[in-house]
Amino acid sequence: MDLESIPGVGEKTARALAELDDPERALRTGDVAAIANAPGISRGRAARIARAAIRREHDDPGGFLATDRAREIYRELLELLADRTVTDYAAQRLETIFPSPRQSRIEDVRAFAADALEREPNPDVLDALEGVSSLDRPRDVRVRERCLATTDAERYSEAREAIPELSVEIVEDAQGLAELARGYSTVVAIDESFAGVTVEGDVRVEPDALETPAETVPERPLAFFARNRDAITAAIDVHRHAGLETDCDLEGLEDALSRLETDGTVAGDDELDRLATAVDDLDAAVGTAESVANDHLREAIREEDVTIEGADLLSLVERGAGVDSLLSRELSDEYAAAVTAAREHLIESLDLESGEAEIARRIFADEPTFPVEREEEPLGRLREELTGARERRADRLKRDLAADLADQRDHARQLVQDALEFDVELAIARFAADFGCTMPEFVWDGEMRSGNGVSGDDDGVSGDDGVSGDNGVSEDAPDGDGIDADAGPRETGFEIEGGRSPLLDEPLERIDPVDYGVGGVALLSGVNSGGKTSTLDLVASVVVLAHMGLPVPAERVRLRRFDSLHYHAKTQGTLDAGAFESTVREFATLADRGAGSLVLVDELESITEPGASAKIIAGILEALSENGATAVFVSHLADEIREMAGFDVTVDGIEAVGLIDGELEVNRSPVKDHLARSTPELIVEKLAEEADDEPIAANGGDVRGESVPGFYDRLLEKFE
Ligand SMILES: Nc1ncnc2c1ncn2[C@@H]1O[C@H](COP(=O)(O)OP(=O)(O)OP(=O)(O)O)[C@@H](O)[C@H]1O
Repeated sequence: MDLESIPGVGEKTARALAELDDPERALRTGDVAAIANAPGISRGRAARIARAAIRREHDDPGGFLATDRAREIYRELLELLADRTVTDYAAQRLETIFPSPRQSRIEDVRAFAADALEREPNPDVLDALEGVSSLDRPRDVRVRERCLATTDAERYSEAREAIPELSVEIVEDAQGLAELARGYSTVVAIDESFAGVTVEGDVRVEPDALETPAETVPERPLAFFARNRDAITAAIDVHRHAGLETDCDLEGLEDALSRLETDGTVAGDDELDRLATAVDDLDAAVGTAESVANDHLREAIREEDVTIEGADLLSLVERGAGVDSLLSRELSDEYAAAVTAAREHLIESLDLESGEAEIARRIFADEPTFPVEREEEPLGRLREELTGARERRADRLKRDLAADLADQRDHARQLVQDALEFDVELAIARFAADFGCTMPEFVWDGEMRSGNGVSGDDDGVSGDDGVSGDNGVSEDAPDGDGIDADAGPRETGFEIEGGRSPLLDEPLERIDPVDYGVGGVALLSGVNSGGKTSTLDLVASVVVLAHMGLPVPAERVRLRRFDSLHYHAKTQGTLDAGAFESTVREFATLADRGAGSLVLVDELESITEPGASAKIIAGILEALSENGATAVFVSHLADEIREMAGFDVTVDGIEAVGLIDGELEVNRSPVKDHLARSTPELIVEKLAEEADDEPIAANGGDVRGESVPGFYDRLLEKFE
C-alpha cells in the first residue's frame, strides 16, 4: 500500500507508519491504537489517518455531516457507543466508524454490526476486558553480554537492522573473534567463513543467526511477552468466558506465560530457583556452618578433661606447637565431628548436589584448627560452579521458553486483537439493546424508482464534518438520482416505525415510540413541546447510524442512501442582517446542489419576521422539492408556508389529543398530511367546551358563561 496516497499522510507520516509491524492491517482494520504506536503520531491523528484510509478505499469524498448540528448528533451518538466500551482501544476504534454515503462502506460495517448484534455481553467477559489493552512492542531491549561478529560491511548493516538488540562488531579474522570473546560472554559469528574455527571462550558460528532471531536474542520474544503478559492473559480469559473461537492453544500459551517473570526472566523452575538461592545464600550459609562447627567444638572442649603427660607437653611446647596440635592429638574425633556437622549444614541448607557437595566439603579442612574457618579457595570454586550452573540453566530455560513463545507471538497478537474487537462488538450490542435497535433496511440507488429526479452534479455542499478534511459531496458522488415526482411525496426517503430517540434524556420505557416517514419535502407542524425537535433528532440519529452501518433505534426502518445530512437546529432569536444573509446563502447552495441530501430544519422562521419567513421557507422548499432532496422543515407557520408554496407541500402534524389536568396529551407520531392544531387553539377549544357543558347559574354565578357568552366560540372560529 502506498501510504502517501492516503489524504493527509505526507512523507514523514508515511515513514512513521512504515515502522509499524503491519501498517496495512492497522489501517485496514482502523486499529487506531496500533497506528498511534508509530513514532510521533497521537491518537487523535491516528483516528484521522484511519478514517482517511477508509475513505480512500471506498472513494468516499467525506462531508456527509454537513452542518454543526449534524456533527453534534454524530458526536453524541458516538459518545453513547463509547460509553459502552471497556477498553480505550474500542472507544478509539469506534471513532473510525463514521457516516458515509458509500454503499460499499456502509455494507462493510453492516456485516460487522450484524455479527456484533449476536453477541451477548456477560459480566465475566466485561471484567476480563478490563485487563486487555493494545500490545506494546518493547523497543528498549539491549543485551550487553552477547554480540554478533562479521568481517563483511554489508552483512554488518544487515545484522544491525535485523538484530538491533545486540552490538554488531566487525572483525578481521578468528583472532578478532578471540579478542571479542574477552569482552563478551558470548560471541556469535555470522559469517559462513568462520565455520570450523575454534576459538577460546563462548564463540558460536551461526551463519543463519539473523534468520532465527528468537534463538539469537531469546530476550526479544521474552521481553514482548513479559511486557504484554497481563493483556494476553486477560485476552485468554475473554476468549474463555465468551467462548470465542481461536486457533491458539490457550492452555499452552497460558502455561508458557506462567513461566515468565515480568522482567523477562524465567519463573517456576525448581532447579534454577535452587541454584539462584544457593548463590545468594552461599556466604551466609558458610558463616553459619562455621558457627555450627565452632559451637560444637567449643562444647566438646569445655566438657573434655584433657590429660597430657608432662613429657608430651614439654615436647609440644619445645616445638612451639599451638593448640591445634593439641586438638589433633587429643580432640581429633571431636574436631572431625564438628567439621562434619558444618559440612552437613552447608550442604543441606544450600541443597547442594553431589558434585557441588564435593567442593563444599573442602571448604572446611580436615586439619584441626580452632576456631574452624572456611577455606577461601574451594569456597571460590563452589561459587563459580553454582553461578555457572545457574547461568547455563537460565540461558537454556530462556531459549526453550523463547522458542515456545516465539511461535505463539502471532497467535497472542490475534488473541488480543480479537478480544479488543470483541469489545467494539459488545459496545454495539449493548447500545442496540439499550436503545431497542434493529438493522435498518436500505433502498440502494439501483433499487429506487427511477424518475425525473434532478441528477446532481454535486460538487460540494460546504461544511466540514469534523471528521474529514473534505467538504461536501464531491463531483464523483453518485448522482442524486432523486425521487420520482410522479410517484407522489411518499416515495423513498425514510420510513421509521417505533423509533425512540437515543438523545432524549429519558429512560427507554418513558419514551413514546414514534412512527414517521417522509419522501420528498414535508413541513412538520405541531403543538408546543409536542416533540417536533425530538422527531428531527430521531430522524437524524437514525440516518446517521444507518449510514455508519450500525443498528438504529427503532422497531423498523427503511431508508434511501443519502449523500449528506444537513440538519439546522433552531436559531435562538432573530438573526441580524449579516447572519440572515449567510443562512439564506447556505440554503441557496443546498437548493442548487443538495440532491440526494437529507435536509432537516427546525423552526427556520425565527431567523426573521414571520411574514418574510414564510415566504423564504416556501421558496426554499420549492427548490429542494424540485431537485429531489428529502427534507423536513419543522414550523409553526406551516399553514402560511403552504399557502405561499408554489407546489402542494405535505404538512404533517404532531397532534395533542387532549388536555389532561392542564397538561397536553400528545400523540408523538406525526400524522401524515395533517396540519396539527396549535396549543392556543386547543386551550380555546377546551374553554369553549367547558362553557357549553356548564349551564349558566340562575344567580349569574358562573362568571365565565355569563360574562362572555359565545366569546370562546368567536375565538375558535378564527382558527378555522
Ligand atoms: N417520543 C417522546 N416520548 C416521550 N417524551 C417525549 C417524546 N418526544 C418529546 N418528548 C418530551 O417532550 C419534550 C419536548 O420535546 P421537543 O422539544 O421535541 O418538542 P417541540 O415540539 O420541538 O417543542 P417546541 O414547539 O417548544 O419547539 C422533550 O423534552 C421530551 O421530554
